[in-house]
Amino acid sequence: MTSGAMLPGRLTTRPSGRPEGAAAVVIGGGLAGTTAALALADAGLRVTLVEARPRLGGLVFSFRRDSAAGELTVDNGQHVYLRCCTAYGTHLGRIGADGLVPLQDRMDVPVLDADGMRLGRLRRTALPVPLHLARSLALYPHLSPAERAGVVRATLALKGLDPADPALDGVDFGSWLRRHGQSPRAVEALWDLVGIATLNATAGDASLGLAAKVFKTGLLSAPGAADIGWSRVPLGAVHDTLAGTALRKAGVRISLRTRAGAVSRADGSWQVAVENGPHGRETLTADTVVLAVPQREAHALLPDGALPAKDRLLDIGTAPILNLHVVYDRKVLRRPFFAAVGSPVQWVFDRTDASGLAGGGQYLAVSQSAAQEEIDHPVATLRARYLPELERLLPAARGARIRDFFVTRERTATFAPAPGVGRLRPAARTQAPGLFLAGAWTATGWPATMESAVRSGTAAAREALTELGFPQGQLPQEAA
Ligand SMILES: Cc1cc2nc3c(=O)[nH]c(=O)nc-3n(C[C@H](O)[C@H](O)[C@H](O)COP(=O)(O)OP(=O)(O)OC[C@H]3O[C@@H](n4cnc5c(N)ncnc54)[C@H](O)[C@@H]3O)c2cc1C
Repeated sequence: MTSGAMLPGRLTTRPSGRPEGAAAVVIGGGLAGTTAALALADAGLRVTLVEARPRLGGLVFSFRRDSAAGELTVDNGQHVYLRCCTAYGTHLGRIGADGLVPLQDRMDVPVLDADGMRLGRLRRTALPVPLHLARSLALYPHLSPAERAGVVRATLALKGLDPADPALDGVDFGSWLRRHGQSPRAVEALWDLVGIATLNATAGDASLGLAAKVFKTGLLSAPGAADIGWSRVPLGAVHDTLAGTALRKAGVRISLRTRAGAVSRADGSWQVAVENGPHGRETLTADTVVLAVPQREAHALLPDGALPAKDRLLDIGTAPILNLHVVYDRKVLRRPFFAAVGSPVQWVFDRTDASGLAGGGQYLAVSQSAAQEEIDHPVATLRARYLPELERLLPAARGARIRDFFVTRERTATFAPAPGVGRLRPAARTQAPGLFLAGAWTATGWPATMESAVRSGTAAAREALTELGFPQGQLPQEAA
């Protein structure tokens, strides 16, 4: 079926000078798109959100699995955030998810060394920065006293860096750490422990600018900045169900299973050609379009001339994340999560309650970032490698029966935070009036996180509303 323009896209101007009745189409229902759509609808625009998949949330989603262990609700991958992710925190409040994704009272990360079976804690105190970590570092058993002193010196050097300095973008973090006296052990047991999970790259593969952003913001901006939060319910309950409810309440028309195929300009409006299986094709007309899709899709949809060097988007690489899901017949882990060193295992989370596991036992999700080497390994190979590792780390797992083992693979989980990526990331505003970009991969200054996605959605909405003539005071607030 082909229908004509659905949205008249007529602008009228109030005596206040604020236009109302403008129509916006947001393409992509991930966190960037849902944030942008909410902000535009809150400002009074008539918003249509089109999403190719049958659900909202993009890379943050859950699915049902009928398994040997019964029916489970599974997240595609463990997602955590930090207290310094203020935009994401605000977004959770806006969609009514307060309390479902709580933060620790105080950062406390158990770090288990598989070789010596020693438990360390990265735990902050209430002291001001940087003393809040001093005690924890002084007692951290996975580094020698000399390595700990070296970490302090490197941290002070990091403090002096400006993450937005373009010169840092071209340098890799690993070389910088080496130049600042960090041993391979210090890189493994501290810098990469945090960096791989937040950047989705090892230090050697990460831009110094992005690494400086992560470590300065997380560890040096405020004592509580690195307090960790994660969802106690399935991700889909937050970023699909609750986000959908908030969008509908705000008046957003949501079109799921609807793929945008082309964006073009005609008769002073934007035309978005969309295809929705059973309903066929239609063309949406809008004053404002936000492309909140991954960089490759954005490249395909952007009309010529909208970006000065559109092909540079194709140079932004991607990086995979692998999650191994293990259901034991008994409780093998007492803590909600831990990180490991001296083992291929990176971070392990207890997902028992959120998954709805019935019949006893415990469900652990093993989250493996920067998983280029293993992302395509067969399940049997991963099982043979990781189950013994978990037994090494968790003595209680040694006699346990495995009720279920499965794998989720996200091959393009994030953009690759490689040196030089900063100059490839475009801002929200394009050269085409009324056409804006959003997505974790755009120029937010943050690595590919939920925080970056939400910030990008807000930035795109701010730019769009500014262009439509909304006064500064009525724009969505940027996060601090
Ligand atoms: C396994 C995994 C673990 C992660 N862990 C963390 C973590 O712990 N903490 C953290 O902060 N971040 C984490 N991330 C990263 C985070 O999930 C992403 O950075 C963020 O969700 C990206 O949001 P987005 O809206 O920019 O993009 P996406 O989520 O990719 O959304 C883009 C949407 O556009 C849709 N789309 C594409 N093309 C079209 C089209 N032509 N028409 C219509 N719709 C289209 C897609 O279907 C998709 O829904 C993780 C990611 C993965 C995969």
